[in-house]
Amino acid sequence: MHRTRVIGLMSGTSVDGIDAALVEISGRDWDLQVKLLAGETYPYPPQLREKILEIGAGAAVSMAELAAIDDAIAHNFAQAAQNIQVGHPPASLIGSHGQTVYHRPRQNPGELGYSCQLGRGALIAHLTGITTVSNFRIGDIAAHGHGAPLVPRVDAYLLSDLQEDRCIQNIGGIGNVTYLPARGDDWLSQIRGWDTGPGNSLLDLAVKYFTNGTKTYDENGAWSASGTPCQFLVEQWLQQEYFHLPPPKSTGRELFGVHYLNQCLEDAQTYQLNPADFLATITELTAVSIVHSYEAFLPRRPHKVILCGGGSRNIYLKYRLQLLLGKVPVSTTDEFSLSASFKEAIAFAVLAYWRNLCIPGNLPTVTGASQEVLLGEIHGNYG
Ligand SMILES: Nc1ncnc2c1ncn2[C@@H]1O[C@H](COP(=O)(O)OP(=O)(O)OP(=O)(O)O)[C@@H](O)[C@H]1O
Ligand SMILES: CC(=O)N[C@H]1[C@@H]2OC[C@@H](O2)[C@@H](O)[C@@H]1O[C@H](C)C(=O)O
Repeated sequence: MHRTRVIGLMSGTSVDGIDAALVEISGRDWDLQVKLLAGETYPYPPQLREKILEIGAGAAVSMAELAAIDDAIAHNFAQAAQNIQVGHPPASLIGSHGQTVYHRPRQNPGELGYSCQLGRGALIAHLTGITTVSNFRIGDIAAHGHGAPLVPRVDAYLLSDLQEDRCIQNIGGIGNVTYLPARGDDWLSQIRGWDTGPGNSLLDLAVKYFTNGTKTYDENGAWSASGTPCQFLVEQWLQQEYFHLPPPKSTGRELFGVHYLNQCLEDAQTYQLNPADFLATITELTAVSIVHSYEAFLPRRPHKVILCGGGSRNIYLKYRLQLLLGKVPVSTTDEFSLSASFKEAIAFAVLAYWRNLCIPGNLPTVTGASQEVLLGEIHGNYG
């Protein structure tokens, strides 16, 4: 069987670094097979990371500065692509998600949303000499979709089951779920997916705040685990309009970012929480918002919840999720032969591979698009 070596590159809303996955892909849909040859996270240079976070939080930049940042990101992505191939035969294709710096989902079905990913594919192709597919979200947005989440169609072919209904829950900066009913008739149209709300974005910001920037996340959730969640606050925060919106829906740091955290810190003053209690409460918001959204928007409880993304390594968050889900077992995609840390990067490799084969990448029932479309712009290498 013909196998294509593809590199998937992804930096998500946590802005923690570039996830690179070198994969071998074969097949099209039911026969789709993906083998991870190498996976690595390459941290951004700290100054570039701060700049990205500033822009994402609404800082003003000139067009000249924006162009320079766009290219700096592309340089880092290209370097990640070069590094991940060392010791392996070269790849023939790159799928680069880029770095999201702004996401404004459509408010009404008649409008077009806006989503901006920096790290232009043309420069990645030029620097690596490898054809690069980038700007994946624009095609779905043009078809009146949210442009996110896009991973569900890949989840469908790699993680669905004949008997079980499964939720694949990514916990990155933002959380997003893919609901995969057991495979049957008209199955693709029954898949659902949406952004559940904050993943680690608020927790990371809170850790940064309490440590004066010396730490960027709560490793294994150890600090949060030493506190007690304040359920009154969680109840209060759950009133937020986003949690009650029916899918299709998507969100980003524009909502669950610095301003949101500042409001949470202000609300917490009433309860005089110490840092550990505050972190436990923020973690609880992530866990409860995920489980509430299943209860509100899924046709039935899944048989399994399978985690991926950096948050799947937060032991305390996983424990709280398991507690809330009761008998529904919580595991990670690692246990299903798909790396929990690199699943998103792998997914963008698959989306690039599909683009090359003219196979649509979006799921209209997830993004709200009017139709299936080809995702991504192809940038050749012109020497
Ligand atoms: N060992 C760990 N313990 C606790 N949290 C962790 C651990 N490792 C990673 N994380 C969390 O995962 C985050 C990174 O996750 P990931 O790379 O999946 O996010 P992302 O891809 O940037 O976001 P998104 O999926 O929203 O685009 C870190 O910012 C951190 O909060
Ligand atoms: C605009 C944007 O970058 N959205 C990301 C983000 O990170 C998680 C969640 O919000 C998800 O909808 C999406 O990413 C994944 C990779 C997706 O498109 O499936």
